[in-house]
Amino acid sequence: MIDKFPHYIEFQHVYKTFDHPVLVDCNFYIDPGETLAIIGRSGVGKSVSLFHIMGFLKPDSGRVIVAHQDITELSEAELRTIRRKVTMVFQSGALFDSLTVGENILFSLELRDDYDAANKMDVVRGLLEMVDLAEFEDAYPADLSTGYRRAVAIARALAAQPECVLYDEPTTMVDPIMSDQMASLMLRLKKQLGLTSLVVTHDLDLMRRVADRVVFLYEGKVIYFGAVSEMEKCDHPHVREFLAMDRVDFSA
Ligand SMILES: Nc1ncnc2c1ncn2[C@@H]1O[C@H](COP(=O)(O)OP(=O)(O)OP(=O)(O)O)[C@@H](O)[C@H]1O
Repeated sequence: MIDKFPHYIEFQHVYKTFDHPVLVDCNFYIDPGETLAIIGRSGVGKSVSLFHIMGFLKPDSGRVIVAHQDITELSEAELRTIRRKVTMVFQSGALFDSLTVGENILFSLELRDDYDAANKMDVVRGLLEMVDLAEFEDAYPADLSTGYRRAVAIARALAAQPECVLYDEPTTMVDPIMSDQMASLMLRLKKQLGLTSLVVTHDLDLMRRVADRVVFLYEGKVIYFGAVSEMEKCDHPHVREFLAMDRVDFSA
């Protein structure tokens, strides 16, 4: 499969229309161990792209490659295998409010029969240490800031030992210090675990710190795909406008 599809994730001429065209001939890829940022204004199809990667949506035409496999025609059962390799961290964190931080992570280990109960708690503590939240094992999600809840969600996602993590706007609604910590965490996970990652973001600082390559979506089309460093040379007016802003809030 790797020979056939050398990129870890790839969009090949992907089209998707709802009541209007959302993705139009989209082409981009992520290599193993690399971080790709998807950027663009609200409503350009960033989440729709993520949902294609997770197999929740299928393209009208084109191919979607994930984990070196063409997932375009896969069944739900086959997609479950892909979703064990590629996991998504939602902006909300999607944690269970009635469970502690430790229990939230333990929950995602419950189905694993290769650990006994004591081992599972060691794994939970190891994951919390990895995201620098060891002291919050017994806290409830409601006691934590938005940024810390997202870090717990990342720890929970890592419990499945994924190859790839999709981050949905990880620094939205957090303060600059937490944004900085989030960027450090993403870089650390990439380095220590060799994770491939994709981040949907409006945050130029985060993009510059963590991304190797960028996809810029505009009116459903990819108007820039390339290295972050090369983006400075792109003369497309919408890319220039984006780069001219220090911290962009496209969500309004
Ligand atoms: N299931 C659906 N049915 C109909 N239209 C949809 C569906 N999902 C998304 N859309 C439309 O597709 C377009 C792109 O939506 P998407 O959520 O991907 O935007 P986005 O770039 O992630 O925006 P934001 O930055 O606000 O999250 C929007 O016009 C949205 O209304």
